[in-house]
Amino acid sequence: MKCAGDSVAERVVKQVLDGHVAARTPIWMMRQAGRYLPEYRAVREKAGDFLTLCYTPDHAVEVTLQPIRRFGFDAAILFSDILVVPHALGCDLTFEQGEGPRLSTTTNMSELNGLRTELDASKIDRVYEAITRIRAELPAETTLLGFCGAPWTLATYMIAGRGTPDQAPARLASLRDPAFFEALMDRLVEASASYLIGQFKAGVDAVQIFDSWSGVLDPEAFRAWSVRPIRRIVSAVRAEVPDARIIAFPKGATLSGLTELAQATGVNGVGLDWTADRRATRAQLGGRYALQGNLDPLALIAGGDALDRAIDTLMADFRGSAHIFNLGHGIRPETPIAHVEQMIRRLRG
Ligand SMILES: Cc1c2[nH]c(c1CCC(=O)O)Cc1[nH]c(c(CCC(=O)O)c1C)Cc1[nH]c(c(CCC(=O)O)c1C)Cc1[nH]c(c(C)c1CCC(=O)O)C2
Repeated sequence: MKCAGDSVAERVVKQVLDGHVAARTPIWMMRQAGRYLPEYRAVREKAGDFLTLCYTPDHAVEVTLQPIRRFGFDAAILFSDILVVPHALGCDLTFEQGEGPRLSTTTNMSELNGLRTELDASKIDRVYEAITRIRAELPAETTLLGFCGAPWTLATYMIAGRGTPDQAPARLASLRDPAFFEALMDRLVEASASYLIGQFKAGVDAVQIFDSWSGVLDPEAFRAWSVRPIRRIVSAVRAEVPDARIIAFPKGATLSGLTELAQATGVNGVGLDWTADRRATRAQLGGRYALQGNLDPLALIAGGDALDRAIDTLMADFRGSAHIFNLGHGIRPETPIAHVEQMIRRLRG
C-alpha cells in the first residue's frame, strides 16, 4: 500500500489526491475562512465590502491564512468567491450583508453577447497575485487549493441574478432556449478553464470545482450540464497543466451521478455532501478516486456527543481509503469555534 504523510514537508492533501492512503487523514473545511472567525469579521469590516476583500491581495492573503494559523489545517483554500468569474466577464455583482449575491441577469443571446469573452485581467490578476503570496507564506507541508464554480452553478446565479431554492429560472432557460444556454455554458467552460490554468501557474497545488446546484438536475440534464462542462474544463486544464490535481464537488448528486462524473471527467477526487452514503460510495469509487467529506455542518454546530459520534462513524467508514476529511458543505457562521477545536482533537487524538 502507498502511504502518505511520512515526512512533515510532504503535502498530504496533494498525496491523497494521487491515490495514497494517509497515515494521518488530512483535514480542511469548506468556507474555513469566514464569518465564524472573529479575525475574519475584523478584516471584513476594514475592507467594507466583500468584493473589495476578494480583490485586495493584502486582505485575501490574510484571511486565507487565518484558519491555518488558528487550526493548522492541512490545506488552505484561496479566499475568493465563485462569482468572481461572472464578475470578470462583465456582470454587475454586489453582496448585501445577510442577503447573498445580486448579479445583473444574463437571460438571452444578446445579453450574453454584451459580456466579455475573456476574463478582465484588471480583476483576475489580483487573485493570481494573492495566490503567489499565499504560497510563499504557507508552511511547506500545507496544500494550497484554488477553485472555481462549475458552469451549471454559475449559470444558475447569472440567469436568476441571485440564488433561488430550486434554480427554476436556469432549468427553464435550458429547456426554452437551448442555443442560448449552450452558448452560456461554452463561455463559462472557457473562462473557468483559463481561470484554473492561471491559478495553477500562480502556485496552487490542486483545485476544487464547486457544482453546488447539481442536485436539482435530472439524470440527463446532470450529464449535459454538470458532467460534460466539467469534463471539458478538466481536459482543457490538463492540456496546459498535465499533472493538475482536481476535485469535483457535485453537491446533491446521486451515487450513479457521482460515478458517471468521476469516470467521465477523470478528476482525482470527489467531494461528498453530508447526505452521501459513504460505504456505498467507497465500495463504488474508493481505490480509484480520493473521497473528500462529509461531516454534516449541523453536527459541528451541535457539538458534544453528537459531534463525536458523527466523526467516529465517518472515520470508521473511510478508514484505510484515500480520504480527505471535510464538511459535507460550508461551515456556517453560527458555528462555535470550540466545536471546531473539538473536531480537530477527536480526529487527531
Ligand atoms: C455557491 C457558492 C458561492 N460561493 C462559493 C460557492 C460554492 C460553495 C457553496 O456551495 O457554498 C464558494 C466560496 N465562497 C467563499 C469561498 C472562500 C474559500 C473558503 O473559505 O472556502 C468559497 C470557496 C467565501 C465567501 N462567499 C461569501 C461569503 C460571506 C460573505 C461575507 O463575509 O459577508 C464568504 C466568506 C458570500 C457568498 N458567495 C456565494 C453565496 C451564495 C454567498 C452568500 C451566502 C453566504 O453569505 O454564505 C456564492
